[in-house]
Amino acid sequence: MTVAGDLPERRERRRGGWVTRLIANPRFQQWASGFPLTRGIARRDGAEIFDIVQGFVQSQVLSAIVELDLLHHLADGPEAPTVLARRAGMAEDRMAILLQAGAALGLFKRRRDGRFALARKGAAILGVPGLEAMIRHHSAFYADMADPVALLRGQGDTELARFWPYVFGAAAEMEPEVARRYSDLMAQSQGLVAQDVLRMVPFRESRHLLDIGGGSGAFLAAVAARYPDLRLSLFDLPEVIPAAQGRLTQAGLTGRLTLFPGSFRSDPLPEGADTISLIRVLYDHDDATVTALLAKVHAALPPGGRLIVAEPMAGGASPERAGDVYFAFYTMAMGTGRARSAARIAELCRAAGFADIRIPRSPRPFVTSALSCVKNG
Ligand SMILES: CC(C)=CCC/C(C)=C/CC/C(C)=C/C=C/C(C)=C/C=C/C=C(C)/C=C/C=C(C)/C=C/C=C(C)/C=C/CC(C)(C)O
Ligand SMILES: C[S@@+](CC[C@H](N)C(=O)[O-])C[C@H]1O[C@@H](n2cnc3c(N)ncnc32)[C@H](O)[C@@H]1O
Repeated sequence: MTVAGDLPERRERRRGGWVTRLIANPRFQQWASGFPLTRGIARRDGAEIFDIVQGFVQSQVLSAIVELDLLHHLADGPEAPTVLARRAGMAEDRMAILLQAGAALGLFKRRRDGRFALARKGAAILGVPGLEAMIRHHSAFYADMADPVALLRGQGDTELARFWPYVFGAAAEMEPEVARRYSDLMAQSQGLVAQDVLRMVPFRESRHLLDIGGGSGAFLAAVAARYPDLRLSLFDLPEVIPAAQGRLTQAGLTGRLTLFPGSFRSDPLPEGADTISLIRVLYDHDDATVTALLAKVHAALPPGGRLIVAEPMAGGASPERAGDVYFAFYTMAMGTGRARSAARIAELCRAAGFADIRIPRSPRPFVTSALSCVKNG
């Protein structure tokens, strides 16, 4: 049917609409779930939808497992629900439910004798530096996600906004002890980030690397270990510098290193480095702050100097689970930043004067993606 004044896009939407209406029809669903050529798709879709529906229960089961230290207890060997229940101060039948849930999630293995052992994925969690601490701090994120519509509407304060005070320029009021705790959480999770950045970005041609927002220096330490001739500089808020000094001194890097306390909002960036890195920095900030920071980075680099940006990124034209679900809502709850796609970061870098933009394929987008670009010579 053609309707006078009908817009082509409206016609296209209606054409697409019949497929949607068919799939949303319970009678079609019943038929498709039995018909040999469609039942595989229907069942798979059903299971995947259910996984989304119960996602929050899965992560809360994981949270209980971490809170009760079950991964560590089972790392010593298989254990019976009775023993673990007594340890956790709960009824045996409740502990059995938790263990069974952990086994269903592939974290534990249920043995014939009724005891539970750690499965491969449960053991792997123990080996990921900082992952348990990250899971523990999710109590704040979980509280913010309790009313997702209120979060989307920007109503009310969020727990995560209080969790990372440095982002809000509250560093001046931050106790050194508190600053150390945040830096530790970031530093622990830096292990995997550094591994993946080093896989994606070669530093062979760099002579001097300045890591801006470098935290307690975990990234610099990892790069330094791989590139022994590289000079190192780190720029971060004054409260964070003592942690960097401690770590990098312990790593024996003082001879190759300069530490710069300061804020990239108000202070000039140090010059002299031919490579600057921004690791998990941009996604904490809004576009205006990022634009100003990239302009400062551009000014601080010599012609031909290189910028490396690494952080979890959104998928842009191809939506991506870690970037567009977890990190998009995480940064929304923090209130100041956003997860950006590599294409958007590239656009901001181009606007700051950078060229030769490269976006390597990330092996683990949930850990980090990366982008490099060059100041025109
Ligand atoms: C030996 C035999 C018999 C068989 C061997 C079989 C075999 C090859 C097994 C391999 C097992 C193995 C080694 C597995 C390894 C698994 C790994 C490395 C898993 C890693 C998982 C990492 C995860 C889940 C990382 C999660 C990271 C998160 C949640 C990060 C969150 C970061 C946040 C919130 C940052 C916030 C910063 C802010 C505030 C936005 O700036
Ligand atoms: C998410 S952490 C990332 C730390 C480290 N690059 C990493 O990946 O582990 C962000 C870092 O940016 C620093 N930062 C935030 N605002 C800053 C500012 N205005 N000037 C300098 N550093 C800042 C924080 O202190 C923190 O160390």
